[in-house]
Amino acid sequence: MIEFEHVTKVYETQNDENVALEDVNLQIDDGEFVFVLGHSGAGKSTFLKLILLEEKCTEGTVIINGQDLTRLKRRKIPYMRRQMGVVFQDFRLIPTMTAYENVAFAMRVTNIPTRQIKKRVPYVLGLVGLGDKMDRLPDELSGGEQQRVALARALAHSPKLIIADEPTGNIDPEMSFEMMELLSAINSVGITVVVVTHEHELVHRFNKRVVTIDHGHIVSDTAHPEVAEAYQAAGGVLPEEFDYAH
Ligand SMILES: Nc1ncnc2c1ncn2[C@@H]1O[C@H](COP(=O)(O)OP(=O)(O)OP(=O)(O)O)[C@@H](O)[C@H]1O
Repeated sequence: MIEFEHVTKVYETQNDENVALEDVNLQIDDGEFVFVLGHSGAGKSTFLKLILLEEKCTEGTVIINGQDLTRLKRRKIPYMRRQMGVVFQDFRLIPTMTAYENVAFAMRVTNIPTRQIKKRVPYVLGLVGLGDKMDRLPDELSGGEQQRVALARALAHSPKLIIADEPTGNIDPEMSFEMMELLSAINSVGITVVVVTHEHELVHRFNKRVVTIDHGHIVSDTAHPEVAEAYQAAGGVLPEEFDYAH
């Protein structure tokens, strides 16, 4: 479970302070599929960075699986991170390694026995439909296929949570739809999925929970994509008849 309690994140720069998130309260239960929607600069990446322990909040608490991240001992950070699988916007594949090696490498650095790696890598690459392209280098794969390698790598450690940051940024709409179907299938076996995006179109095609962030605030949190759409139609200002989450 992911819990944000009165979370504020302020970035201090040389000349000013940027309030990226302000008094955010949110709960994502185990097994949920959640879209986090918002315009550029709304605070989506900051939200993910707090979950991934890449940033610390300025105020409030972030709790993952009962563990308060603000009190987490430094040496426990790698252990926490291993419980989460991340698909980055730019995939972050190693260009000189094949699909197989990219996934195997991520497992090797966490000291997983070779025997287990040899079994697991073909399995996860098969899950994402790349069983026959394991020996290709990233630039011998399409954008959507590279993204699936990134997803296979994220799945390699059997995480309870998959986080996808703007997974549709670098691929065409049909590919992004397929990626969402794949994430949906992964979610259906009980893995929590959080997808950050600014693509209203995509969100509309999947009937999932949508948390909309604007200027560092959660402005809507709903199971119905229509509300998020109304938000967009209103030019980013939620009509009064809609409930504000917090
Ligand atoms: N390291 C940083 N230092 C200072 N300000 C930052 C930093 N990172 C983000 N910000 C600011 O915090 C706010 C939220 O940024 P964030 O990256 O979370 O938005 P986003 O919704 O992910 O945007 P995008 O869709 O463009 O990636 C923005 O005003 C941004 O300029």
